[in-house]
Amino acid sequence: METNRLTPDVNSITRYSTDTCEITGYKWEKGEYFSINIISLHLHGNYWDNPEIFNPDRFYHNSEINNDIIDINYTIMSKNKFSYTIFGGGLRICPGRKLAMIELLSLMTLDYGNYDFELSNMNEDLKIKSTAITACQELKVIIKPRRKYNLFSTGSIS
Ligand code: HEM
Repeated sequence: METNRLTPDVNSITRYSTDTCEITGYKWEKGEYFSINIISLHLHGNYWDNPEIFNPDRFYHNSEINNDIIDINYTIMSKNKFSYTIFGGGLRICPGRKLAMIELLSLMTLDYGNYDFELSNMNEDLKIKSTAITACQELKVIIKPRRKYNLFSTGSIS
């Protein structure tokens, strides 16, 4: 979740006004396009303590998130519930968000629990393309099985 805060896959979402409206004191005509800058929300100093720092613990200390880890868009992890918006919000909120979180949790426990992943070259720039969505074009990694420990024997096994 902290990785998704600092480097969200979706950088901005758009909305279109179907009628005149007022947002934060400004009046808008029908037919305006709005672009919501997710990265700015995720890095806003009003909502996050030390926003530039990678700190996964900021999510651990929130009891609401622990109760309902996959319905993240309805939980408050910062000083404003809408400041964490990886899946959008409102009527058009991502319908795949629960599946996505289950996939991410499965990936972490099954893959990272059994294998160590290392970048093959720590000094190489990441090959990333970023427009409305950020995507990694190529990522070379070295994957090694992790050493397993047998809790019932005195020594370690392979
Ligand atoms: C980490 C993974 C994912 C991220 C970060 C993500 C993010 C988003 C975002 C930001 C939106 C726009 C929401 C808005 O405008 O308020 C969206 C829409 C959507 N997502 Fe996802 N998504 C993910 C995974 C998935 C998966 C796994 C599925 C399907 C199985 C999915 C299906 C959709 C669909 C159909 C929409 C359009 C919804 C609409 O316009 O009504 N997404 N997603």
